[in-house]
Amino acid sequence: MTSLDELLASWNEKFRAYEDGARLPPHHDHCLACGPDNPHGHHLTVQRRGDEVHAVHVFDERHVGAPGIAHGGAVATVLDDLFGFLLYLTGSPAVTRKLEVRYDSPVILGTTYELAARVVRTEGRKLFVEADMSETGGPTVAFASALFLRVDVTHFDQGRPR
Ligand SMILES: CCCCC/C=C\C/C=C\C/C=C\C/C=C\CCCC(=O)SCCNC(=O)CCNC(=O)[C@H](O)C(C)(C)COP(=O)(O)OP(=O)(O)OC[C@H]1O[C@@H](n2cnc3c(N)ncnc32)[C@H](O)[C@@H]1OP(=O)(O)O
Repeated sequence: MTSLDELLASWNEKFRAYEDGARLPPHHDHCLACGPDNPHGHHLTVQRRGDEVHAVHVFDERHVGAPGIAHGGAVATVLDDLFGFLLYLTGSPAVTRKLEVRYDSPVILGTTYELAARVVRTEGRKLFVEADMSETGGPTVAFASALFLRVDVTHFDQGRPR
């Protein structure tokens, strides 16, 4: 797995201008939601679309809650991580301080959903963000709002092995 030092170095390079429509890089290879090398993960792929980030996602049996239905925690994971892609557009690292998810309808395994997230307001270190999820052209099945707080890179030193 990539060391924290390598990750910090690569992270700096990830904060650059991305063209509209560009695919945004995963947070790191083993990120639970977007890491391509995490066998338990969601393998979320995310694009910039204007000031928003978008993803198309299908939950599978690894993320089951009630039979046939995605676990609410899995849905929250994906929505939270999608917010983490807005940071590429805002240009600085931040972490979730508060996350609220509204589950409007069951999220069905094997069904394709579209997700979009946006920054609705910033106040100093605070980023207020929102995201929604639906089948194409359908009603919202889940809606999330969150407060992210900008942090210095030293925040991530707390994850070093003890
Ligand atoms: C450039 C290099 C970056 C290096 C990165 C390298 C590796 C990492 C790689 C990838 C990971 C990075 C990003 C991933 C992105 C997305 C993944 C999804 C997101 C996550 O998975 S992320 C994990 C879960 N997350 C946490 O692990 C946070 C744990 N937590 C803390 O570490 C602290 O909690 C902290 C630092 C967040 C804040 O601590 P703090 O002491 O600095 O700030 P404090 O609490 O004082 O709040 C400040 C102001 O917010 C107001 N405030 C607070 N709560 C409020 C509320 N509920 N409503 C309204 N206002 C509120 C206060 O009232 C005050 O307001 P005011 O300043 O106006 O008084």
